[in-house]
Amino acid sequence: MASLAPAAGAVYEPIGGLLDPLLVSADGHVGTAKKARRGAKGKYWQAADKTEREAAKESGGEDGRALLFRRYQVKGSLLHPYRALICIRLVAVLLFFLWRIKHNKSDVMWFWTLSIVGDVWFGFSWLLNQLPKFNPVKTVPDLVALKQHCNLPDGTSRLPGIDVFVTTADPIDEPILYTMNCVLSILAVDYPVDRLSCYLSDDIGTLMLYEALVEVGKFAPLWVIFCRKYSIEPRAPESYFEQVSVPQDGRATQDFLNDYRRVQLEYDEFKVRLDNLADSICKRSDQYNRMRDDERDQKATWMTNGTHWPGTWIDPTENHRKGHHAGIAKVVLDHPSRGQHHGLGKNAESSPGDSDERLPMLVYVSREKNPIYDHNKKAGALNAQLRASALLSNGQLIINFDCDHYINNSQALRAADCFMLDERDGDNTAFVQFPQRFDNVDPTDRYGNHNRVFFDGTMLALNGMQGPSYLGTGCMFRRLALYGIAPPHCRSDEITVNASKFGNSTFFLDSVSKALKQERSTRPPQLDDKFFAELERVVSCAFDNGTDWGRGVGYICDIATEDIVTGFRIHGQGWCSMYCTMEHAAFCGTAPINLTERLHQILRWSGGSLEMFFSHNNPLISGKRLCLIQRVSYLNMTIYPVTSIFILIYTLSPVMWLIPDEVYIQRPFTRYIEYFLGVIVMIHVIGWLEIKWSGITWLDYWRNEEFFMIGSTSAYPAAVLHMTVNLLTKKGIHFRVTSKQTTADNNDKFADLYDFRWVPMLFPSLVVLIFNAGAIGVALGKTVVYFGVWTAARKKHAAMGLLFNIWVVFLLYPLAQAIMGRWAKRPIILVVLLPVIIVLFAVLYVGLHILLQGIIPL
Ligand SMILES: O=c1ccn([C@@H]2O[C@H](COP(=O)(O)OP(=O)(O)O[C@H]3O[C@H](CO)[C@@H](O)[C@H](O)[C@H]3O)[C@@H](O)[C@H]2O)c(=O)[nH]1
Ligand SMILES: [Mn+2]
Repeated sequence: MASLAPAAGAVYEPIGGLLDPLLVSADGHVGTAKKARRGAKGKYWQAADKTEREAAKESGGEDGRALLFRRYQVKGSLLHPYRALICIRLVAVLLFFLWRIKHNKSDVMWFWTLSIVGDVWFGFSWLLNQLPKFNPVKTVPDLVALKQHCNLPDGTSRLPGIDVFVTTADPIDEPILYTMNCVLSILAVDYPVDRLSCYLSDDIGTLMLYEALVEVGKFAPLWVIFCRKYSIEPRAPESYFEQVSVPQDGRATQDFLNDYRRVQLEYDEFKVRLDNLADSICKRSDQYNRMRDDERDQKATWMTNGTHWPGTWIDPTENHRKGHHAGIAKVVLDHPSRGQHHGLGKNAESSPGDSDERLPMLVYVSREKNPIYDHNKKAGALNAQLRASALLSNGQLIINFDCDHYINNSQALRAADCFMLDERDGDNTAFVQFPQRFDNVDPTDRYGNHNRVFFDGTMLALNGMQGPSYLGTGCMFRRLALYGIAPPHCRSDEITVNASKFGNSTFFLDSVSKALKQERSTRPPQLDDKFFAELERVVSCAFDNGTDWGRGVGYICDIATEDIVTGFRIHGQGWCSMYCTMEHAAFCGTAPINLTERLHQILRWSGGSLEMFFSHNNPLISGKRLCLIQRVSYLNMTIYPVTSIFILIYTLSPVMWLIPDEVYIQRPFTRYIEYFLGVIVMIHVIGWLEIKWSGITWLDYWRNEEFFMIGSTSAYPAAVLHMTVNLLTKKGIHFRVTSKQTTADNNDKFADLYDFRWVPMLFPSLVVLIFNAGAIGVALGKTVVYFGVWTAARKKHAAMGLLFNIWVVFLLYPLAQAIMGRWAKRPIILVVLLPVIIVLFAVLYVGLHILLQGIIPL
């Protein structure tokens, strides 16, 4: 949803338009006003905080803190059957095991034993996955209450300071335009400018990014004031202009039309300047180098001010190349309290009225790189930002974004505050995670990128326990929690702030002490040489050597999925977390819609999970203050890839179809299949109830199933293999930045979807697809050959066995689509092709049967 300018004459209420409908009703029942639009979303939820609210009302005096969010629980009419079904299935699975062990009869005993192990594992992992979903809770911020609570009579506000981090690591794979849109959306967010600072971490150290940021600094005043003046949504210009075209006459005021055209024009010019950056830097550097030719024959890269760029150079040399360059910290937009003067107002006919023209502080950080140090990828970059920001703004709260995400709802930061400042558990809340939403995904979401089952199901479930896990982006932290300090309810009085823990910088240690006292200096530090020297020191390679950084302090390093482990460390200290759902998505990002790219992503996640299991952050042994169910959930998050090994074995077993005699892994077979089907169907009935409370669609659910099967025959077993090799050879998983670069095809937004790149991990998937399609074919062939010979019982058994193969082929359908590449644009081809292949297998079988009759029994 993008908001247009207010229609002429309309009364505009800035927050009202974005209010989550769930907040609106005062009676405690989930909103009624917009029920129709929301459909089933709110139908199954009811307020779960009535008593808390009443108590708060009674005791709430002048200084009583407000309840700033609402809590909802699934209605009994859905929750009770849901819970009952989980219990029933648990019993059914246990009975099934007992039955199988009692009837230990099979034609292939080793396979029987294996399948028993597999079934026990399936049952166990199902339980790990299901238990944490026993009590889903939805928590919705109350922005109106926050406003009442934080807006002081003198016009100031007591909102906490927020430092926003953006990480980028590759200007090619992560297009600069996206990153700059992310930064612009942050600068334009609705938050007091003197309490907001934005830090961009550039892990390559390229001048291009710094100069792009300078361009942002020039364009931002216009954009931000335009956003504030007309309450524009979303506040990332690229998405805004894509979603909202010039309003037709009569629907907007002339003022707005003028401003819109002007900002759009300026934005286009801004984009051109970004595109030209590489060229202009090149030309400038050539010029300078020519002038200094006699000095050295080095090809330096020059900044506009005529000095060498300390980061990487276009012609890389020692100390100026990727992975080896100095640390850089540059303030692009200074703190607003020191005065900034820009604005639409200056030369424009339209004046921005009385809206604040100032912008938040904007800082460029590129940590030092040196090949002799391990840089710990994203976690290392975030830790450097954490320290640099401590010196510069020391915001009490921190939120980080991947460079391909942007703020989609300008109220989002305030929404997170609602949880941090709430009277109930606010002080013990370490972080507020938002769901991840993506706006580049193909309409049918072929590879389950939206991942709704996870974001709208699993996370709401955890929200009813200790809280959702940290998911890497769109998550607001309490600075103290990141520093490894325990929550107030179990904090000891004496907290030592020493160099051995936090590193040797008096500036930084001071900032920690201040943070502990919740001191907030409104005056920014003096930006002199001494200060900058210190700033560069805290982003140097050696700074965290011998300290607790990356382990007990900051984001956890040494692992491919820093997010889950960092959340785990914090939960383990007794902190809780909150999940913030907003009707109008808080943040938006891009997801890899190319299968290969997507598989690399889940390979990294699943590999990181296994790494976590084999580290000292194993959920079975560490995390002293984790609540039991939360521990179960973390255990599930670390070992789920193992399930794929059994799935792979099962899905490869159609090889049995080639064996001439009747072969059954379990006898009596009919009863076995009945049991088997029973427990499988129950999973999906439970899934159906989950669909209801989580408000997702059947398509979301199905895509999730499909992608789990694809992952289980490719990336997950690859991760298990990788981990096994790791354990033997002690080598970590490589963090390969997910490519956000789309195949440059302007006519087709989803061109990437059809770009099939072969990778070895797809091999088992392909084999499984062929085996199962083949099995169906062979079965058809056998039916033709043996129709008159087979007994009715045997026919029934064959049909039952086939169900499984058909199911597998259905689940792997997106894989077949991927292999088809561009041909998949016409789905009809595949719908015809697949049966044709199956019939070919059948014909082949019959042919071979006739040919080899009497030689080999088929
Ligand atoms: O050395 C590095 C590598 C990566 N990044 C940044 O890390 C972010 C995430 O990388 P990306 O390749 O986009 O990973 P995704 O697979 O899209 O990320 C998901 O998974 C990661 C964990 O594996 C989480 O950290 C992310 O937040 C989550 O969105 C990006 O901003 C990168 O610029 C760095 O800053 N330095
Ligand atoms: Mn990403």
